[in-house]
Amino acid sequence: MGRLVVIEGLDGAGKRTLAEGLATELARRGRSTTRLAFPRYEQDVHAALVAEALRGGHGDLGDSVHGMAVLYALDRRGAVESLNTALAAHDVVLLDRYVASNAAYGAARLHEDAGGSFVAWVRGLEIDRFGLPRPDLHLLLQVAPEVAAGRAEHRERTETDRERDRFESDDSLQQRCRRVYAQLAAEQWWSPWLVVDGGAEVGGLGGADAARTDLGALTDAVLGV
Ligand SMILES: Nc1ncnc2c1ncn2[C@@H]1O[C@H](COP(=O)(O)OP(=O)(O)OP(=O)(O)O)[C@@H](O)[C@H]1O
Ligand SMILES: Cc1cn([C@H]2C[C@H](O)[C@@H](COP(=O)(O)O)O2)c(=O)[nH]c1=O
Repeated sequence: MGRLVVIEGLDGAGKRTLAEGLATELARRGRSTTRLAFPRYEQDVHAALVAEALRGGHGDLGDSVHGMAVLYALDRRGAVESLNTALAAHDVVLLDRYVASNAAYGAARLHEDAGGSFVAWVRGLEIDRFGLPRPDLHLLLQVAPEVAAGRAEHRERTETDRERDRFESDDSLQQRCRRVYAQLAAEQWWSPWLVVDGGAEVGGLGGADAARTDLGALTDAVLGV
């Protein structure tokens, strides 16, 4: 059985970039890896509805914290079989966002903390009821919200179809979300968490010796060695 490893963090924190770096390092070590990102916008109708609601579609759907969270959760529920198949076939299944995103963003939207009723509700829905596979490790890519916002802006400028949505443009939400993520990590919510400093510039992930060492240590953690 492969290891299920989740990368979590704010919008624009650099999760996809870290996933690419880890996948490259895992391949260099001869480990088979597959990657998946939630929401699965191109594959699941619930995720497509999420994307539309985040851009103002479907009336007041985007205003409903629980309504949006159910859509994110149904997208993941539809992925359970393929996740289990991937875990049987690969050494590492690397996820860009998972259940903890729902917990962190929903709690932040409701101005709750990780000990509040929203996070407990997400656990009841996705873990107890939908039976989503438990991660072996969460990596929390921690960056200051201003840094994440700057990176999201950079991505908006340099990539097509990456305009920031209503969550990404909400600085105060991102601040609260960072706090809830830190609390989830501190209590090792659902499974082990490792906090990764994502503040270093990207040149590092690809080139500098020091950063390569960090990526090496992170890859060890991903593999559980
Ligand atoms: N360490 C870094 N230093 C500088 N720029 C970075 C770094 N990591 C990522 N970036 C850049 O920041 C932007 C956002 O990165 P990325 O897409 O990896 O973030 P993300 O967390 O996956 O975003 P989202 O959650 O919104 O999909 C991209 O333009 C990327 O090239
Ligand atoms: C998976 C998931 C995501 N969210 C939030 C986090 C982001 O602000 C948006 C979209 O995600 P993306 O990585 O920018 O594509 O949705 C959430 O609230 N709940 C979730 O389960």
